[in-house]
Amino acid sequence: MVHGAQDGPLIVVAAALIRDDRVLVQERPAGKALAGLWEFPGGKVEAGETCEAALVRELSEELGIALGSEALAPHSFVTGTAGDRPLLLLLYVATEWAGEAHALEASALCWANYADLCALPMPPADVPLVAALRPLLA
Ligand SMILES: Nc1nc2c([nH]c(=O)n2[C@H]2C[C@H](O)[C@@H](COP(=O)(O)OP(=O)(O)OP(=O)(O)O)O2)c(=O)[nH]1
Repeated sequence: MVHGAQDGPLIVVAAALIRDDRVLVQERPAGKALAGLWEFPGGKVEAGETCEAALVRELSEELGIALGSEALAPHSFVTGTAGDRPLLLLLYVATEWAGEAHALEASALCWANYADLCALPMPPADVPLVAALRPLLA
C-alpha cells in the first residue's frame, strides 16, 4: 500500500483470547512479513472501520470465532515500526466467544501459558504486551 508523510501510524488491533489461564497465539504463515513468528490474532484497521469492528472481523477471518465488540476489553498497547512505518498496536482481552478457534490463516495455533509465551519467537513489538499479560496467565 502507498502511504505518505501525512499518514499517521499503522493501527493494528490484536486479541489476547484467554481460556483456562492460557492465551491463544498463532504462527504467521510463510510468505507474510515476519513469517514464522508467533503473534496475537488480529490485523490492520481498515479505512472507516472502528478498532473493535476490525478486530471482530479479523478474529472471524483468522480463527472462525464470533464475538461482539462488548466482549473486547482494552488491555494494553505498544508502539513500534512495521517495515518503514510507525506502528500502534492495541491489545484487547476477551474471555468469551462463540465457536472453536481454528488456524484458518496461520500455520499453527498454540494455547500458551506464560512460560510458553516467553519461549516462542514473537515480533519485537510484542515483548511489552507479553509482560502485561503475566497476571492473567498460568
Ligand atoms: N496481528 C498482529 N500483528 C502484529 C503483532 N505484532 C506485530 O508486530 N504485528 C505487526 C505485524 C504486521 O506488521 C502488522 C499486522 O499486519 P498483518 O499483515 O498481519 O495484518 P492483516 O491481517 O490486516 O494482513 P493483510 O490483510 O494486510 O495481509 O502488525 C501481533 O501480535 N499481532
